[in-house]
Amino acid sequence: MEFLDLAPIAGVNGSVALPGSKSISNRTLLLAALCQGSTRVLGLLASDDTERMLEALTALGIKIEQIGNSRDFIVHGCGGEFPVKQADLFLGNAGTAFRPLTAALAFAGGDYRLSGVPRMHERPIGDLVTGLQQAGCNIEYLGNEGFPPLQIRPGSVTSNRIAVKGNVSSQFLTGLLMAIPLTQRDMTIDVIGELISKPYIEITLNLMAKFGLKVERKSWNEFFIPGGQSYTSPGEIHVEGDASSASYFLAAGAIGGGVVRVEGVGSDSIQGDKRFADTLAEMGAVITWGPNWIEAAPPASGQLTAIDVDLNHIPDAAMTIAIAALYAKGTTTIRNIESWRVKETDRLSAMATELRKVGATVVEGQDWISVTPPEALTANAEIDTYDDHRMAMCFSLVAIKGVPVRINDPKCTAKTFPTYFEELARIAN
Ligand SMILES: O=C(O)C1=C[C@@H](OP(=O)(O)O)[C@@H](O)[C@H](O)C1
Ligand SMILES: C=C(OP(=O)(O)O)C(=O)O
Repeated sequence: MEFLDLAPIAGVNGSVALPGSKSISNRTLLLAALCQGSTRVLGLLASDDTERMLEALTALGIKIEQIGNSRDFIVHGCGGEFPVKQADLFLGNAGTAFRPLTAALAFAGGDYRLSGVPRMHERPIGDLVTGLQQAGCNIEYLGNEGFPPLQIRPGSVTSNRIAVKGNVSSQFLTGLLMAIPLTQRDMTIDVIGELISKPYIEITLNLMAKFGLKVERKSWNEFFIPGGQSYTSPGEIHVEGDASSASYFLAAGAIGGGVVRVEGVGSDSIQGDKRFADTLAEMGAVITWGPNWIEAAPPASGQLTAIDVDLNHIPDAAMTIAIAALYAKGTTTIRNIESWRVKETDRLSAMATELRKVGATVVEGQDWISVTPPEALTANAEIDTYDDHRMAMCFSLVAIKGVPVRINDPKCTAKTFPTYFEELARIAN
């Protein structure tokens, strides 16, 4: 097993130009592929998840040109009809590729097989598939019922209503919203139960609007998409920096004794994870906002304060709060995060196990975790990362304030942030 030994970081200072947002990159690629006309996508994230989406769209017959060696691309849209009607797509562990493509291909009138890494085959998709099947789509499970891999065949949509459960992943609703215009029908989506991770739906609606699509959100449980609409190219889309990736550097600023600025995400961002900065501020960090940047510095008192907080709206950046808790006075409790159990790994269990290795007292519930820091963090803990990029990035922060730590399989950050450790080194001193 490869590992990375992080030497103690005495302090942090400086500025990080964030890589593009994963959520915006993969949505934009799909919408640009489906629309009429060509779209210049600027600042696309370079990562495993975006590579899987690029490969899949290319296999579906979409022409995508990279401009030189830049992260700017021209996507030639297919006007709502994928040219290739038969394909076998490998989507890795990219939820933002797997769920939306399942919905789009269910309406595409072709034969498609969708698979991923073994963990993707343990991540639920049943609520989305059931919704699509009830609407007339033809989808079969090739392994365990409720999970990928999937076989999609031509179906015929006969209904004007589609129901989807909202409490396991918001990506099911995102997939439906983006795909339904392909049916050309008036469609109401009923979201059954509480919808989690709501800000990701706002990203979806925002980007659909940029591609000319009208959606009426009647409530978080009912959406209406008028029929007869098609996506039109906005000409150019600039991908913002990734707000979840920003969380590690902002946390570093809040605990590390200097000022850290992230560039690419600020008060103008459409990403819900920008609100991570508000949570850090509640813990006492000094946060300064610009339209396109955020800065974090430690509290005037020198120490963060524990909080008891519902972080359902920022499930990814919430992991970074569990690490910030190591530097806070008191017990921090993070609530309403059951979705952690069905992501890259069971993040509640993984987080609890690894936090204990650095000396924290941790209590884990079905949908919450509480973290009480030790007097002093344990040096030289060997952190397992469970093929979860966020576990690796989170635990790198243990090195701040002088505690050496070993990160096993550091390259797993490639899912969303292949150059993470280089960027961390640039602000460390
Ligand atoms: O739609 C998106 O871009 C995402 C939604 C969230 O998933 P859930 O809705 O499953 O919580 C988040 O965890 C994921 O990293 C990205
Ligand atoms: C949950 C995540 O990814 P995915 O898009 O695969 O759901 C994540 O990036 O933390």
